[in-house]
Amino acid sequence: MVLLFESVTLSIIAIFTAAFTGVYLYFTRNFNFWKKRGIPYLKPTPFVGNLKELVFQKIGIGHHLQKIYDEYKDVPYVGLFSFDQPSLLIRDLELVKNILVKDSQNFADRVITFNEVVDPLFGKTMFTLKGQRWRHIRVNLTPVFTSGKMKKMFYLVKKCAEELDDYLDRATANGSSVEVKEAMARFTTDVIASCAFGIDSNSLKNPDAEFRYHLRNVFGSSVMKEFSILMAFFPSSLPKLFRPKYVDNSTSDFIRRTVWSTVEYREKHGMDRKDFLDSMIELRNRGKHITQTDSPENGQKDSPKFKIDGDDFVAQAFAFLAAGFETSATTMSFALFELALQPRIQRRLRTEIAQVLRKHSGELTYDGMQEMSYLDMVVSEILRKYPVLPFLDRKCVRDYELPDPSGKRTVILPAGTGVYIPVMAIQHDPKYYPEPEKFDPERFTDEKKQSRPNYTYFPFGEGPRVCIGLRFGLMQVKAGLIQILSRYEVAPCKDTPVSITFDPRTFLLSAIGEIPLSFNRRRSEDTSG
Ligand code: HEM
Repeated sequence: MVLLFESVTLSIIAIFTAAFTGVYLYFTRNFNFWKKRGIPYLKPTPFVGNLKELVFQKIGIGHHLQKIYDEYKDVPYVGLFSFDQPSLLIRDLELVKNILVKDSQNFADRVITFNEVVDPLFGKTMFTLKGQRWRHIRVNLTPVFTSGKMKKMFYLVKKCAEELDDYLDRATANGSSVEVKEAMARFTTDVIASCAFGIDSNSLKNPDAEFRYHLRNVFGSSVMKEFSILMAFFPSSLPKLFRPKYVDNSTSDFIRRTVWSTVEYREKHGMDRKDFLDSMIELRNRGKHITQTDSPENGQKDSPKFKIDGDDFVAQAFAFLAAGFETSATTMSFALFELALQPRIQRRLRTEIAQVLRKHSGELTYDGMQEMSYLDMVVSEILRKYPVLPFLDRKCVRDYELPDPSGKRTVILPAGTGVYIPVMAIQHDPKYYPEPEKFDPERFTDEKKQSRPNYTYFPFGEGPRVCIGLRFGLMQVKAGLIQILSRYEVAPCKDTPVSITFDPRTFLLSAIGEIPLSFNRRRSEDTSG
């Protein structure tokens, strides 16, 4: 009996040892990849590669890549392991340019992958789509974002900015401070809901508005959500076992319902709001007569015919929401925080705003906003210091020859390898930006901009996959700041943090905790700045 027990125990141990050894060997099978090619690389840890601190959510992706960038000075690129897969961090600016722009056809896709069946909305957004499908959506939606279209939509943004004013009036009525993260999130929720979904989401008026609730659901941070994002940006062999999902079913259903009921209403009542949804409906209608066999997904590579419907349609409205609401809200919160700490800069900005508004009969107009050059410098410096998406990712889609600094070898980056561009690190490199932690809009005078090397500033990315909503993002950020600063002086209050501590769990830059600030209403006759 004892012998039988011992032999069963030994068999179990042997099976476990063999299974563990098999898994270990599988997960470490690529670990000689960079060594064999003579490329400097980070020593990986079995199972997690070089992502241990990310897996344990000790640091955010942008800061993790920044640490590696700072450690490996004087090399053009550094080999990494995303779990078991080789990937590359780019340091050299010429190579950054080649990957993002000059040789972008070799790096046409992002690494980030969400399975369309598991997560239909995130999986079909322009942000995650690949190859021809991305290209067709991008080409056809680009005209939706021209400056002419922005100008036409400006009245909607302005209306939300005026509602922000009412919100701040109520919030400060008894002398309370304002939590700017929440206030800015409500403002951009209302703007995007209005422009991309054609609805009045009422987030500024009602904290429990359904739209705001679902957005909190999508973008609220949780251990599983952030792990999903990590797995999507740094795919290993694992996603086949673990398939990341970011948007839950109830939120997907809410987004679908909202989009289709608005489309139906507009088609019935023939409305013309000149917003994103109008432009998208026009595209959908133009493509309705195209049969399935005509559609580009079925082989017609550069066909001008474009069919968009169903979840492909909803996903793009969702993309504007997903990519446009938090990025802009965070940028505005960081801007108000820095301006509160730097009253001199705030005063100068307010003077410019007052002068331009006076010139335009006190009206906030799209053209007037474009005249505010100091505002542009302030926002540029905010996005330099706080690039909301602090890294860019690209997938090498065909074998690519990397420059070899020694000139002795040919180094081929195989198709399928992920490459990462550490935006946060480059925008904080003292070689390009002395005293990088200092908030200094003077870095963005025309003269200073021209004196810096190219590819040292890309908060909206670069190349064919540059942010499609750049103009819209800047429009809502600037309109909101103008509305606030023309009426209020912002200042630190007793609970304002002395500096921003970044949330290590979120892939977009985000402050941990609240950012409360004092908002002191200026006398209406005082327009001197
Ligand atoms: C301050 C605001 C914003 C910032 C900082 C920002 C930043 C970025 C960045 C860094 C990228 C990646 C670019 C690359 O990989 O080269 C991106 C992509 C994208 N952004 Fe923005 N964004 C902002 C606002 C918006 C808005 C308002 C919208 C839509 C209304 C939007 C829609 C998109 C989309 C759809 C993509 C994917 C484009 C593609 O892959 O073709 N973004 N954004």
